This record gives sequence, structure tokens and C-alpha cells, in this order.
Amino acid sequence: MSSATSWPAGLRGACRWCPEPVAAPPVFRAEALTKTYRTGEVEVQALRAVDFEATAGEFVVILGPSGSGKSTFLNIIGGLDTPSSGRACFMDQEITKLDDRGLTRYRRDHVGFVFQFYNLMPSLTARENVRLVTEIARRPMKAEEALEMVGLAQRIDHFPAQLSGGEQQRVAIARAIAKNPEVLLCDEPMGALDPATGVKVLEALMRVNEVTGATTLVITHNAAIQDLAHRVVRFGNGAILGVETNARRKAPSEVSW
Ligand SMILES: Nc1ncnc2c1ncn2[C@@H]1O[C@H](COP(=O)(O)OP(=O)(O)OP(=O)(O)O)[C@@H](O)[C@H]1O
Repeated sequence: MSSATSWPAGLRGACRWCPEPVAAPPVFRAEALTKTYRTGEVEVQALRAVDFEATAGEFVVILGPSGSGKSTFLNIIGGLDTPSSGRACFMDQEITKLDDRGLTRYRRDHVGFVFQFYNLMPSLTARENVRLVTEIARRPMKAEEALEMVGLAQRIDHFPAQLSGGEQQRVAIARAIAKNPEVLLCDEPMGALDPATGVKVLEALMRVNEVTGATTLVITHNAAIQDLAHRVVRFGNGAILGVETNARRKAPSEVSW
């Protein structure tokens, strides 16, 4: 890994007046984000002045020990939670200024979420689970297209109970990306899966990132996954301790868990 900033291939825009490539503008920018939880007398400082930027199409892996603030950070930039201070912007919109309705609109129009647990409707097929999103999205892809992207073209009419854990998670990924979000936020997406199944889920996430260009942030406890990222962000005690750029990304099949 090198610590120098270098943007992923394809994100450098050449300006005809500039001899040097110009870096793409950030999709996300967070400045001095803090989050303090108070429960009775107990105060927990979950985030301490976090600064962060991500550009279009980046695949970012977020590592850090339990309780270091990773989920709190992801929830704030995904519009699920608000900070105690600091600001976060998506494109040219300051999301930390939005009210509840604005945050709902931001999440609905721009953000796909994938969590450790799939939360699929058991009475609906894979296709119908994805259609729950495509029916209300502004510019959706077809449910079949999203399921094909995650390698489930042959399973679209199966119910969750007829699918393995990894396949169910891939339905959840298809559901998250079917609305064509600019960003895909994943909190421990392989957390409930064995390594062989986890690799398939990772392959699906990387394919989605490549095909759709959605800026993808993945929280994981599995340090091996850092080799797949454009950039790796390390959290510790509510702060970002380091950011590294991979000179060469590995494929999921090259990573040993
Ligand atoms: N709703 C809450 N109320 C009180 N404290 C909270 C709340 N949510 C998180 N915390 C605390 O904030 C800190 C950061 O939590 P967070 O979930 O962001 O960490 P994490 O790095 O994602 O951990 P993990 O890897 O275990 O999911 C922890 O000490 C946690 O106990």
C-alpha cells in the first residue's frame, strides 16, 4: 500500500487546458463530525472530529475494533442519524442541515444500504423483494437486471427460505442497488456468512461498484478485505487513525480469509 493520494482509474478527468489529470470532486465530504451519546449519567463519545472524503466510483473498506465508531459514521453519512457537531455533504447538499423529511428523501433517492441481516420479506420472491424498491424509485433499473448483476438470474422466482444466506444477501444487495443509488453503504455485509459464501457476496459488491459506479463503503471486521479496496480507512476510538490507498487491488478469489 502507498499512503499517497491517488484516485481510482477512470475517475481522473482530463481538462483540455490542464496538463495534469484533475481529480473527480468528492461525492461525500465530512468535516469535524462528532457524535456523543448520553444515557442518564453516562456519556459516550462515539465520533471525535472525523474528516472524510470519497469520490465517485470509489470502493472504500472501513476497518476498526468494535465500538470505534464505524457504524455511527456510516449512519450519519447515510442520513440515518445526525451528528452532535460538524457537517457532512453529499455532492453539493449539506445533509447535516436536512430535517427528517429531507433525510428521508436523501436516503430514498441517493443511498443504498446493505446490513449484516438481509431483512427480506419471506412471503415474496427475490424479484418481488427487489420490486418493492423499484416501484417507488425515481430512476430504477429492472429488478431482473439488478438480480442478474449479483449473479442470481436463475433464482429470481425463489423465496428467501429457498435461498442460502449468501444468496439472500445478494438479493439484499440487488434491492439496494436497483434504485440506481449514487452511494452504497454496507455495514458488515459478510458478518453472518462463512468465508466461501462471503467471497461471493464480495464479488457481487465489487461487480455492482464497477458496473454502476456507485461509491461503495464497506465496514468489515475481516482485515483481509482491505486488499480489495481502492482505499482503506482505519477507525479507532471514534477517530480516523489512518487512510491508505492500494496501489493494486486484489480480486476476492486472491484473498485468504
Ligand atoms: N444509540 C446508542 N446509544 C448509546 N451509545 C451508543 C449508541 N450507538 C452506539 N453507541 C456507542 O458508540 C460507540 C461507537 O459505536 P459504533 O456502533 O459506531 O461502533 P462500531 O465501530 O460500529 O462497532 P462494531 O464493530 O461493534 O459494530 C460505542 O461505544 C457504542 O457503545
